[in-house]
Amino acid sequence: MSFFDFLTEKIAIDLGTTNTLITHRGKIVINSPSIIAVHRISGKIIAVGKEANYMRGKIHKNIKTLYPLRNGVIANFDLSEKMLKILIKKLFSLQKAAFRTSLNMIISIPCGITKVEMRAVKESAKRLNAKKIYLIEEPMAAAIGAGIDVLQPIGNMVVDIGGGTTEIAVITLGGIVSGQSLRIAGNMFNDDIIQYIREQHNLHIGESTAEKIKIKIGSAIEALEIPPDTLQVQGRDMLTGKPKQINVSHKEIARSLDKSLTQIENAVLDILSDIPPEISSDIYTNGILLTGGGSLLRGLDERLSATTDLSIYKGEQPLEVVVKGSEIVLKNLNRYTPVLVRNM
Ligand SMILES: Nc1ncnc2c1ncn2[C@@H]1O[C@H](COP(=O)(O)OP(=O)(O)OP(=O)(O)O)[C@@H](O)[C@H]1O
Repeated sequence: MSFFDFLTEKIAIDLGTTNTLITHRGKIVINSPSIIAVHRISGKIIAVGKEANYMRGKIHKNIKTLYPLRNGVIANFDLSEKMLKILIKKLFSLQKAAFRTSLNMIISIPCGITKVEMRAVKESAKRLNAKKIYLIEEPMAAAIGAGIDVLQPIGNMVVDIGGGTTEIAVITLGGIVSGQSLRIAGNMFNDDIIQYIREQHNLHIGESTAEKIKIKIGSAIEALEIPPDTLQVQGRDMLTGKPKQINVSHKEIARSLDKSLTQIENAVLDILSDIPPEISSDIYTNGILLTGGGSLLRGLDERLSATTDLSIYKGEQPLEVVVKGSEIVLKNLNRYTPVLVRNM
């Protein structure tokens, strides 16, 4: 390690639609919801991350909660920079690493974002004082984070279901042979649940409640081996306007998510039908890596396996694989140069 390397701090950032994770010196130091609470009139930032998340749906007219990212890409650059600035500052104070001459960053991006969007991410990182900025596509980072040796001449398929996007990619020799970024993921699942409860139970529920339902009893199939108990759900009766409570089962949630899950499955099947036969044969042998927060949905592996006739394996800590993979690349740049996004 050179003297300059010693003075350089390296951080990996997974700037996700739902969660932002940042690693430093080999560990995840920041794991924060990608949300910010702002005063409507002064524009002053009131809270970032977990604190802002608690305020979601319960704010008054002078405060608004905002997501700087939508569908995996930055929707509001000013806010996303402010959020990252605060999180990076927090990271260095937590790590007691105030002295640094230069900052190198790797940032994961959805596959298929435009060159303009990529340049905008880099410009944003520059404004955060990053000297060297590397970009990596999320499914590539997820595969590396899950322990796949992506540089080998072996085909691997990754389905990474996040909050804003589902990234589907077939990887070999450090490159993506075929990939797609679908705007159907965890946030859409929440919308599906809200719509189902409204239509079937005449009950209006908020986003946080839908998220709670998804996590507590959410399922991709009706026939679960160990089904969760029915959940009591409170909201506003659409007919009387009064607060009301209903019971919801995992079967209902499976029905509400069916359309979105079918769209994800169709995209997986499209990609499978479009790859060279040698790679198909590898995927037949290796199965599909299912990861991202959305992979935690009960029965999703079973459902995807039934649709594709392939084995599905889930890595550990699916919410962390992207940032872990990015960190591995940043630490071993010589080895992993082929996986970085180039030509911007
Ligand atoms: N137990 C669970 N069951 C179902 N979904 C879950 C569970 N835990 C988390 N999720 C969902 O995972 C999603 C977040 O996943 P992740 O952090 O991988 O996405 P992200 O990186 O923020 O989004 P993106 O990659 O789209 O920008 C959220 O929609 C969240 O509701």
